[in-house]
Amino acid sequence: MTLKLNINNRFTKELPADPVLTNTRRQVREACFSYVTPRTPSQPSLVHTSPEMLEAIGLKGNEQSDYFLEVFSGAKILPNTKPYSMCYAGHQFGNWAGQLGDGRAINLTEIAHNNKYWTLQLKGAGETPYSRTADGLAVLRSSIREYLCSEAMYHLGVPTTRALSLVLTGDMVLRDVLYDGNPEYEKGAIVCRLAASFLRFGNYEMFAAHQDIPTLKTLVDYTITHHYSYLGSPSRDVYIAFFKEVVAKSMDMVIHWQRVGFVHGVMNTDNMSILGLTIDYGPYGWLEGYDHNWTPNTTDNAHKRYRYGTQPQVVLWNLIKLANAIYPLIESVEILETILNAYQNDVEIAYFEMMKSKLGLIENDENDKLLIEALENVLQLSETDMTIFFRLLSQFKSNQSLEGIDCIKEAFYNPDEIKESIKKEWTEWFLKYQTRLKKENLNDKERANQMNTVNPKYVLRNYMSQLAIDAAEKGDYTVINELFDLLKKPYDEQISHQKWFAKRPEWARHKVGCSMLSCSS
Ligand SMILES: Nc1ncnc2c1ncn2[C@@H]1O[C@H](COP(=O)(O)OP(=O)(O)OP(=O)(O)O)[C@@H](O)[C@H]1O
Ligand SMILES: [Mg+2]
Repeated sequence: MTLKLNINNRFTKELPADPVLTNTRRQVREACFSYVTPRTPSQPSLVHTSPEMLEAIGLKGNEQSDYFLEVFSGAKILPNTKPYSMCYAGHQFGNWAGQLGDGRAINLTEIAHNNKYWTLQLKGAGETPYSRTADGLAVLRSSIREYLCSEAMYHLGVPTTRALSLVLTGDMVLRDVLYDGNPEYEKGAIVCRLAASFLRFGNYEMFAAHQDIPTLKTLVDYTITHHYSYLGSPSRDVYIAFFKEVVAKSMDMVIHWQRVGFVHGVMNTDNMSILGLTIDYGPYGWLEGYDHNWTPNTTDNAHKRYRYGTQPQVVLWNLIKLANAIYPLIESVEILETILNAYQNDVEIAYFEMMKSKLGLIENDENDKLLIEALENVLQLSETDMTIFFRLLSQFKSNQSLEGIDCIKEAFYNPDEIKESIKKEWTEWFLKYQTRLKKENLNDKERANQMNTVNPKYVLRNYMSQLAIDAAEKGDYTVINELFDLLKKPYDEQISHQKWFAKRPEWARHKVGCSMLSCSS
């Protein structure tokens, strides 16, 4: 038995390898990766596979075979491949953290299919030279969250790494979920992720930190040649264009996050993809009540560095670190600063345009900025569900005599407690919105249709993942199946799934995994 994959290992062929072959923790120099063999799982079993991703790499129909399970649980290595972990560094929570690297990610191989390249990467497949003090493993709970969310994000139109498969290893993994000294054994699992590349800002920072300019150049040239070839052959001008492209892609990604209410939770530079993909679904969360200050990550609770409202600014902070890293190839502070300054302005415009689209506004009006700011303000006066609010807003009739607040009141978590002063603010806002809509050319129905392509009806609310996890822990994968299918069409009405178009239930308000997530995964 074999899997028909069109192997093409560009990364390992063209970039320098760590000459040490033993699987021991170490500092690695002048190399982009280390060869490493996945750990043998004791009793692997398949939980789920993504039909689209099977199709994307030409493996449709193979997913039930033993060999498929063996390969994607790390038990067997594909012929003509040599798995490896990547070497990267990074800034974590604002501080330089030195070498990090794939401590629990192992790339199986790169393949080409239908004119696309994919790197196949196992997350949770055992120790690597970069595991530092940790075990190289991942638990079922965090793997379900990564698996479901990467596919859900893709279908929402957000650039992201993808997921092919989710397997149980049959091994138990010790985790202290709350970091309170009460560790427990949990089921171990592995997600196979796919992306054209898993390179992160931290890969470039690594060589800059070591002042290893030749390897930095080799890596940047490689990135341009294979992932930004449309910019031309590497040269100083192309390095500048490359940086501009990374800035544009990162901005596009974060504006999508703001649009759908996704909070990444741990936007360290080692979690920033050089391709502008959402990467590392760890302590992420979805806004329920619209709140610029919300972060799902309990580890970040004190400073809320990675809260919803600051994500676009954190991307800029991370881009500054990338600029520093590739500076030796460009040697002009001025050029890099000009690009970074432009981001400030461009991200504001992009955010504004995105918010306009959420309101169904196509024409221009000088007061649009004020209208949006006023909405952001009133949305935060009482707990108001972001997804439900924007979806219901599309039902607002521009000539309606009813109070606008009636059309969105289902979005309030405590409708009976909306004070008169808040009601008044809503009434004022809706009057302005109604007046503004008169400037639009679309009728109510057309506007609703347009808004419903921008404002999803279904997102992977934190408690939904938790329900899938609770069932899966008992061996019941039906909720995973259901959510996976639901989230393939997040903008469709899907009346039969209406129960998921609902506010977070009260029981989930303070439950671990639903409102609070730690990095323990
Ligand atoms: N259980 C673990 N064993 C070994 N290394 C780990 C483990 N968990 C995290 N790390 C490493 O710690 C660093 C920061 O972890 P972070 O939580 O950002 O990443 P991650 O969730 O492991 O993976 P990724 O970014 O690949 O999705 C990375 O170098 C990561 O590989
Ligand atoms: Mg990470």
